[in-house]
Amino acid sequence: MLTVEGLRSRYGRIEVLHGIDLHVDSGEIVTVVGANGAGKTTLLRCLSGVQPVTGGSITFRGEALTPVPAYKRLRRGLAQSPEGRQIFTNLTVEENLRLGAFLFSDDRVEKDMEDAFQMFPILKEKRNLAAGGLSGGQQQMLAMARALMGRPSCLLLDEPSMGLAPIVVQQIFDVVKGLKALNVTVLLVEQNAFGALKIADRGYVMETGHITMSGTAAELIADPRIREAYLGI
Ligand SMILES: Nc1ncnc2c1ncn2[C@@H]1O[C@H](COP(=O)(O)OP(=O)(O)OP(=O)(O)O)[C@@H](O)[C@H]1O
Repeated sequence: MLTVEGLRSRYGRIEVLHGIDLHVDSGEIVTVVGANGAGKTTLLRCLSGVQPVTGGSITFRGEALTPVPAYKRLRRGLAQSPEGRQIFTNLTVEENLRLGAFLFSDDRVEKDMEDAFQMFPILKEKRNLAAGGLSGGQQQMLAMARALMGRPSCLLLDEPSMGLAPIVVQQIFDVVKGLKALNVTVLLVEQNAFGALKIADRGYVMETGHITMSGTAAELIADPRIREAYLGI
């Protein structure tokens, strides 16, 4: 569904992605794990189109994605729940969700909203409250739910566990795992390698702008190098 080949990107004169190769097949949950500063966010920003690509290619559902401007990528089925959530704090929960559905004006929007509330019941309770008053975990749920309102076939998730209590992280990861049943393919970028690998089918390890390891999630969890460097086991 998504293929990245030799992807390069830079900030000014400094290259931070040095030729990334990865793929995500339809229906998979694939994670990219790596330390702070490895380039994971830059990779997702290239995929969503807000960061210029200086080399290589991105193919999504058989079409070259690089020439497609960011605002058209959701229409192609690619949605992002960005790092830092970036919800509209002055708008209500429901208004944020409706913005996620800006492409659609059909009756399904109401059903999509009910589905989102079923996924995250706390959002239903708070639907008429300003999103800025939500806790960090609830804001993360809202960012994911808003991205899903765009009916993506592939969801890009940037560090959904960041700064959240373990119990909330588990809740979020459970929902990500459940997206499989909804036919949403997931590319999950995480510093929380163990949590991410536990729900993923496959994973990649990114270090200073390179992919240094890849394999099934089970292989990576069992690998002594990963256990020592990322899992603290
Ligand atoms: N706007 C920017 N201008 C210049 N350099 C940047 C910018 N954003 C990121 N970088 C640098 O690019 C490299 C990769 O950063 P990136 O944010 O993609 O890593 P990351 O793996 O997502 O880390 P984090 O978990 O902190 O988001 C780092 O060295 C970072 O300092």
